[in-house]
Amino acid sequence: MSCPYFEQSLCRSCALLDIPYQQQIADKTAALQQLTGIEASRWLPPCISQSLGFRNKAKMVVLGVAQAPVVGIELSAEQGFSAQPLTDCPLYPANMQALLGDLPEWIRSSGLPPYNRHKRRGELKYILLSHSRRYDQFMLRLVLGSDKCIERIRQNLSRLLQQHPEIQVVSVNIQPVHMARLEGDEEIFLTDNQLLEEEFNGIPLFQRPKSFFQTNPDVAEQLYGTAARWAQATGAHHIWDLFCGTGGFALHCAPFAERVTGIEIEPEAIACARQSAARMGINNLEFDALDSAAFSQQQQGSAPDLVIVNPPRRGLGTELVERLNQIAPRHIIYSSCNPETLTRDIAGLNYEVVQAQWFDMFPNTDHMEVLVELRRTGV
Ligand SMILES: C[S@@+](CC[C@H](N)C(=O)[O-])C[C@H]1O[C@@H](n2cnc3c(N)ncnc32)[C@H](O)[C@@H]1O
Repeated sequence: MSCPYFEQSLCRSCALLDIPYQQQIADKTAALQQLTGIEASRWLPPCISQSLGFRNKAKMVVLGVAQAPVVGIELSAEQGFSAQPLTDCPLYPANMQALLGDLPEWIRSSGLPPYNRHKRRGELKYILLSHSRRYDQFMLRLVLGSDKCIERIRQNLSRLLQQHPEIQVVSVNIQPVHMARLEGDEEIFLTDNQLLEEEFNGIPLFQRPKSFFQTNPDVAEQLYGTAARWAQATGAHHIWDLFCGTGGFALHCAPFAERVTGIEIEPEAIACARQSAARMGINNLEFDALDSAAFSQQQQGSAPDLVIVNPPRRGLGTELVERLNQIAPRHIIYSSCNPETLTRDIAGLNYEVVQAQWFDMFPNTDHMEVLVELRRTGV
């Protein structure tokens, strides 16, 4: 363990940081096996991570005053709501820390006033920074309370881009609502490039501001690779990837399947997935921006022989579980970031567990990503 912020109780986001990494893995494995009730013999060894320096996405609050901005977190009321710099948080690789570390001075010299939630004054609320491990490039997003400072940001941007030419995409997000969710609906690009390119297992992947993207690239690469190997071993020809995001699972299956359909509710993510398919020059893939349950209800005839699902924490829900039982693909591969909803959904499916593995996507926390292959009962 080597995080001065944790040691001094200034940041406790990595709640398990004082537990040795191998012990974290053992504890999480035991808890997961108990919660899911999946037989011990079905589990493959967990896929472990680097315990620090693994994260490709930073969300930081901008605090302090215009003459001395701070990029980090706001401490609790007991700690006087003081502004804690966190640009050298050890969860991020060194080059991400270096870029984050240069932002407070750029914010100051550009005259961008940090938003003060107590006084409801100021403009710059958050910094959202995404890193592409493959190309060592960045997407920088500035969340603002209004569009007042956009011109000032435009005028000062070239200075930042000269200092950090690895920043490929810059946008501002307007979140006018006080104390609401992190981001607003309006996104304004300040660079011509709107896509950050990544590559996992030789497959090109893209992200845009509003697309979900896995935050631990080394582990995500193994998750997609494992799911693709399991999928290929089922012999499936026709595959659905529901909740496909930017298409990670679908794109990994396209080389061996005849036909793959990816469904995702966020149009920006679908735009990224289509960009990947175009880059790969493959035409057995189709991506549509739809609700997964609505899509599955509309489909008549030609049923898939494998459905891959990767829902948000709330899981599949009763309607989709019922619909999957009706469509009855021979196999389902379920990737879940919430073992509780995974367990509930599996209980409702007329399927049995073939194999399972968990991936330490979120080290030093009790979160995990679980991959389960299911086969229709009686097959
Ligand atoms: C855990 S992410 C997985 C994304 C993707 N499979 C990946 O590996 O990056 C869940 C995704 O489900 C999408 N989503 C949420 N509700 C949805 C719905 N009702 N129908 C389709 N997609 C949905 C989210 O936008 C998000 O991209």
